[in-house]
Amino acid sequence: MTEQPKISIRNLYKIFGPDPRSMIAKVHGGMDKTELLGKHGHVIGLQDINVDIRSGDITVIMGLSGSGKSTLIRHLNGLIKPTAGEILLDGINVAGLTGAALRELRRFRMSMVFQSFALMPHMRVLQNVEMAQRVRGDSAADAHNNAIKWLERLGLKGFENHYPHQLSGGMQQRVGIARALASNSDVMLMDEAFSALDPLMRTDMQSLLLELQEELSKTIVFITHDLDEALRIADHLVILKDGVVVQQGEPQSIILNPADAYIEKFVNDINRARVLRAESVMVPGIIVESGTSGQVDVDDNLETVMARSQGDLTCTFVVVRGGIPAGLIKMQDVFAALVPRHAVPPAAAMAIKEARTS
Ligand SMILES: Nc1ncnc2c1ncn2[C@@H]1O[C@H](COP(=O)(O)OP(=O)(O)OP(=O)(O)O)[C@@H](O)[C@H]1O
Repeated sequence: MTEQPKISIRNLYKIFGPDPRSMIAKVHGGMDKTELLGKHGHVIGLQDINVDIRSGDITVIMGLSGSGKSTLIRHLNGLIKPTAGEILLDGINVAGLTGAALRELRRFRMSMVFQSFALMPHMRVLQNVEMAQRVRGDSAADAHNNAIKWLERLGLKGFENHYPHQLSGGMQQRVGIARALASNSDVMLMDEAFSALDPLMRTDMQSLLLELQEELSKTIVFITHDLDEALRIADHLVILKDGVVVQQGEPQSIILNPADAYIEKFVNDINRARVLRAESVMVPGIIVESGTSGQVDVDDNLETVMARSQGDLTCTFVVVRGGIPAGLIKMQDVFAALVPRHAVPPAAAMAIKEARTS
């Protein structure tokens, strides 16, 4: 039996304007965003979104400005109601919650980390992190001990009595993450959480998040407009354009099999050698120990595999997971994977295809 998703978004539509429900039929009939706005003065925010968010995964929602990322995340914690469709959290429709049930959802089940950090400026770091627990009525001692634990884990020991403005942006966001983790919510929503940080700090924060996730296996929904960030942290990547999911799946498979020209263009500029892993390119399960050039790990990127080959295009490596053979990788497949699909001239594509099948 497959595990039920933590959050299931089903046929979700959000249309902004005076009479959104009456617009659904027009959108079903094929009217696009521009036409609906021009003819009827309504804006399509989201259109027929279907996404399953698995427990313990980092699900990244990525898209350019105006693609609908904020609108989508706000549906998850009930900040806005759908025009049609549902958001099921452990099988309960979030859109149907009101009053105390909605407050409980926001206090206990969903925490949020914001781009702007959203720390209370007049409160010390410790009080900021204790806040969620105090609001929901936990004892002062419990809230204190828990906040101290998370501040230590986030490398902020010694800064408990500082005010937010006395900390760097990266440190302030670590307080934001400590606050979210201290609330012990089921789901952590991160809205462009690292976008305000300088590039080095941003990479450090991504590493920290991945490290924490190894330990905690939280259900995280992470919004970003940055593809490199999305590819680095996502278990499941959802790409939005004009309120529609253009493609979703495991990031490496999206790079290797872009659904359309839009996604191809999107993934064109990434450093494929650094992003793609041996596991994504290997032929799984076929293990011939003799005649291979050694071993690489499933998580090694193609850059590492190329370095191991020392330029010898005839090399074949056994790909191992935890020391156990999982597949084979040929250098010709490595090179084929480095070339974006549309960038391959037809003759070269044919040559690669023939080489792969020979
Ligand atoms: N309250 C609103 N009224 C009318 N249109 C809205 C409203 N909120 C969002 N929209 C429209 O819905 C679409 C999606 O907007 P949204 O803010 O969700 O995009 P986004 O991907 O989060 O963009 P950004 O990265 O710039 O925040 C846009 O066309 C936007 O103009």
